[in-house]
Amino acid sequence: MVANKLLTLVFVRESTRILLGLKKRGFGMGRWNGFGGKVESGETIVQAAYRELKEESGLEAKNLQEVGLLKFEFVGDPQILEVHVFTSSEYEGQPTESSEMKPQWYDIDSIPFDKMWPDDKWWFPLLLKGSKFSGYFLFEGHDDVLNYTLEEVDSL
Ligand SMILES: Cc1cc(-c2ccco2)c2oc(N)nc2c1
Repeated sequence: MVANKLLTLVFVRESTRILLGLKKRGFGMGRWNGFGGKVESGETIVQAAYRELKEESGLEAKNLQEVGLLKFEFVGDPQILEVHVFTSSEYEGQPTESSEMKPQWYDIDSIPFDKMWPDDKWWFPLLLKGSKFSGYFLFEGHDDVLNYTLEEVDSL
């Protein structure tokens, strides 16, 4: 039983728009997503969330709030990805393209789900309305979700 791989995902939110980044290389390349990555040894999940947002977008969040817990399993791979999802509404800096991500603001009414991970269409509406959520998604490859569970929760 391999320990879950811990990852962070941060979405910076304004009243009518949300900051997404186009992944330029590696895992999830070509898809718009929040900013995040691996939790390194010696840092907490929250510290990793702040660090990855700064590294990938240039923004310094001032008020990360954990809003979601997502677990992703791939058929044939024992390593489960445990993604801690955060939002921020207060930040310093300007969105800046990095080697990993090209940032772009999207109106919350026109989220590019067809160019995002396929699970997003299920939990994004919960994130946008300010709910806390917990979900599990079984992937076959990177494009097909075989089954999932998703629930709104009072606390994570
Ligand atoms: C399988 C999977 C992984 C991630 C991920 C990688 C790094 C942080 O999250 C996702 O992100 C989203 N939105 N769906 C995702 C599915």
